[in-house]
This record gives sequence, C-alpha cells and structure tokens, in this order.
Amino acid sequence: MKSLPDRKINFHSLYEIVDAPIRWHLLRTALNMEVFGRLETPLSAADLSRALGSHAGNTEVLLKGLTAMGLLRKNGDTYVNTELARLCLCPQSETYLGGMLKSLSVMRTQGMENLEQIVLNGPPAQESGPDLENQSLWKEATSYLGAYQRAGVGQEAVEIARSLPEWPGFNKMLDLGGGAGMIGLYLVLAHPKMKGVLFDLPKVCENALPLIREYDSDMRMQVLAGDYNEDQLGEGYDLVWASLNLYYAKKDLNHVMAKIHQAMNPGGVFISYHEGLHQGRVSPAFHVLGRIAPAFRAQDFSFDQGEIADSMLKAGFARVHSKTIETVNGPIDLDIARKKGGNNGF
Ligand SMILES: C[S@@+](CC[C@H](N)C(=O)[O-])C[C@H]1O[C@@H](n2cnc3c(N)ncnc32)[C@H](O)[C@@H]1O
Repeated sequence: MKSLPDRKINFHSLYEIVDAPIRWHLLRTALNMEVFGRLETPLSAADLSRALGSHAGNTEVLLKGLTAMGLLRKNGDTYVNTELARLCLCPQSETYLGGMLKSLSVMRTQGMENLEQIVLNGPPAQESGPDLENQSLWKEATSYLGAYQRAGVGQEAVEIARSLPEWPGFNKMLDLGGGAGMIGLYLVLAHPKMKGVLFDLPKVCENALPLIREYDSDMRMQVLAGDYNEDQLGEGYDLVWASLNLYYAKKDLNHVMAKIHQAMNPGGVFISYHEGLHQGRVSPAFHVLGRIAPAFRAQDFSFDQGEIADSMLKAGFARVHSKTIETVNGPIDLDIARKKGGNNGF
C-alpha cells in the first residue's frame, strides 16, 4: 500500500505566479477605460458604469479587483482612488505612469505568446520586438518618461549627487541620454549655480525642450541633440549623469566612455545608474525577468555587474566606487567615477 507524502510544502508562491497576469489585465483595463480619472471622488459601481456605459455587474467586479490590489478604497457602496492611484494612474497627474506601464508591458512581453516555439526553435528569423535604437520610439516615449522622472527618480538622483563631496563646486552637468531631461533639471534646480545640458537623439530633444521650459524659466538647462555613438558630447562638465541608457552604446562602450571622459573637467564625477547582473546573470530577478523577452530574441542587452566600472577605468577615470542601491527600478548599481585632477587628490 502507498503511504501518503509526509510533507507540508508552502507553494503559495506558485499561485502568485499564476496571478501576476490577472493583476496586469485588471490594471490595463482600468487604465484603458479611464477608471482612475473618474474615481478622484467616491463613486458607486452603478454610477461609474452609467458614466462609462459599461455593464454594471462587471464594473463592480473590476472595482473589487482593483480594491483587492490596493489601487482603490471601498467605503460602503463607493470606491475611490488610493494615494498611489491618484498620483500615478490618473491621466491628469504630473506623475501619471499609465502610458509608461502600457508601453513597458508591450516591451516586456512581446513574443511571449509563442514562447514554446521560440524555446524549441530559437529566436525568430525576423526581429519581432520594438526597435530600441529607433528615434521615433524614444520621441513618443518622451512625455511618459517625463512623468516617470518626476515621480521620484529625479529626486533620487538629487539625493545621490548631493551626497558627493564635490557637489557644492559643480558648475556644469550633462544628463546623457536623458530622455525628457527632468533628471538633469532636478539636479540643476537643486543646486545654487549649476547649469545643465540634456544630450539625446534629435527627435527626442525636439519633444524634451518644451517640457523642460515649463519648469525652467531661467534657461539653466540647455539641449544638445546627437547620437552619443557618433557625435561629440559637449565639454566642461563637472558632473555627468547617465541612467538606464548606455545599452545603445554597447557596440563600443569603451568608445563612448572615452568621449564622456574627454568631455569632463579635471576632478569631474561621472555617475552611472544601471542594473548589474550577477551570479551568472540570474540575479537580480527584477532585471533578469524584465528583459527576458528581448533575451529570447537574442537581444540580451543588460549590463553585467562591473562591466561599466571596467569600461570607466579603461577610459582613464582615476577611481571608480561601485555600490548597489534599492530603487523603484529594482536593485541598481551606481558606478561613480572620478576624473584625475581638480581638488580630488588623484
Ligand atoms: C530608457 S531611456 C532613459 C532615459 C533617462 N536617462 C532616464 O533614466 O529616465 C533611454 C534614453 O536613451 C536615449 N538614447 C538611445 N540611443 C541613444 C544614442 N545613440 N544617443 C543618445 N541617446 C540615446 C533614448 O532616446 C532615451 O531617451
């Protein structure tokens, strides 16, 4: 006779894997139907369904699901946005992340519906994912990148840069591949005198400039359009900031790094903010999984831990200090490089 297994396995994490797409379907549907925009003030499911022209019963099911996910609060018969939904999911908010989340979901899951075929046969013969070197894609992304940068990433950059002993002496900074340019703008406006330059692809700069001017009446932030693989980056920088954008320099990272080094003043500081994969590229999970769809298309573009720091040293930076910090973008490696000269003692 067989005996029953004498084990008590905690397999709850497997349910969470099954549930993950459910959460996204609920959120995507609510974003598409502009549910959050209407729940700034409390509404019952019946009132909301009248406003949306939707099925009353299923509108209530949707609202209950969003409440269970912590995006709405239920009070009696009415539903209202939580703080997170109010700030990040209402289209009228300056920190609306709905556009970015929808675009991320496409980038992160493209091709996954045929995953068995891809695992069996290898990457599709024709590239099927978004072309991340396409200027138009980044141009369209500028407005949602701006909201993302205003939602805390800009302030995070300020905290990092302000903790540098060189901070008070900075006069000019470069936000390299900065997209909407808000991170550079936060840095510049947090400093009494520093001016800034956003460097990005020409079509992106066209969209970024009016966004920057909304906040920068003194014109402390300028825009320099170009491709960092081909063009010069300007000169005289005391601080260079590059976050989540050096992937497109990967064909020859050392070449771009040498240009960054050359564009900086003696004693200048270069802060790189990128993921660093380790343990044979299986960790951190957030980055491994977030970029696994392109990896299946043979476009595994994430950085290894130490890759950027090595390139900084090859380019002639005197010293690199690296550390991993927890961010809204998961664990991020900060590689802080110093150029010889100035008052930094190298
Ligand atoms: C993921 S966004 C990151 C934006 C910003 N640094 C941030 O952290 O929010 C990548 C940026 O790199 C820029 N980029 C891509 N290829 C580039 C190139 N060859 N030269 C300059 N910028 C480039 C894109 O236009 C886009 O703005």
